[in-house]
Amino acid sequence: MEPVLQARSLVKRYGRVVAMDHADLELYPGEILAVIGDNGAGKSTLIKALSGAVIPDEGDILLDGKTVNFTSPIQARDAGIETVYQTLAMSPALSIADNMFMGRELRKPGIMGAWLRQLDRKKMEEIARQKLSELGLLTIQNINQAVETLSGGQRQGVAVARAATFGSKVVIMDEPTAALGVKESRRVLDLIMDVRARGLPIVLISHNMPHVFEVADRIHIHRLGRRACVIRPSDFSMSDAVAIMTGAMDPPEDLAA
Ligand SMILES: Nc1ncnc2c1ncn2[C@@H]1O[C@H](COP(=O)(O)OP(=O)(O)OP(=O)(O)O)[C@@H](O)[C@H]1O
Repeated sequence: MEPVLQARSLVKRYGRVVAMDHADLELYPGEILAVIGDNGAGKSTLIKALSGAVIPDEGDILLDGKTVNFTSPIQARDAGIETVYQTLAMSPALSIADNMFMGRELRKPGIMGAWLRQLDRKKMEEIARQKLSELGLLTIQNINQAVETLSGGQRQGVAVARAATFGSKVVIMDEPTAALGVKESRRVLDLIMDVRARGLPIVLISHNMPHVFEVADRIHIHRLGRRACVIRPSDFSMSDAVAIMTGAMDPPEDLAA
């Protein structure tokens, strides 16, 4: 099977700091690939390179087997890679529907849209409502509610729904449960599994081992700017994964990258 998204030997230097040191990654169709690593291991830099926010100094990124050279996040987005950042990139005062369509607003059909540039609010609200309900986020009743009035988990839900709506190839999530309580994390984990069930592969960056072990199909362990190995959660314990991550344990020879 060909990876949907692949990084080959990516290098990124910031002065003397090597944030990526020949980093590889493969994401296969329909899977949740967790990326774990110690602070400063280079996870964010790798993910930013995949989502167009960082331009690598060396190496290749392939989407569906074809090399891509993203120079901005918009290009990655247009290619079908949606990223849910830790900061969520939302406008709190705007509504759920406005936030879902931010940057890709729908215009009214015909002259009203093309010439007068009028937005098709009704259509956007309808799609937003449909997407939220498809993902089981019906607790959010009012699509016109300002995002700032939502709980942390609901906001995360809207961000995931947005990514799932527009991501045609890949969804990347950076610490989606970091700021959430137990109940809200549960909902977001369920949501992540729903997105996978709908056929979209996911790259999930997380420090939360129980969450990673619960939802990931494979776990990419990043260390010192590169992939140390990839494990299956069923074959290893959480403490093994942490030991490999910190360097206390060598990655298994047959799995080492
Ligand atoms: N814009 C930048 N300028 C200078 N150094 C940077 C920059 N971005 C990242 N680095 C450095 O590159 C290394 C990798 O950072 P990165 O943020 O990718 O790690 P991380 O694994 O995501 O860490 P964390 O888990 O703490 O978020 C670190 O030493 C960091 O200080």
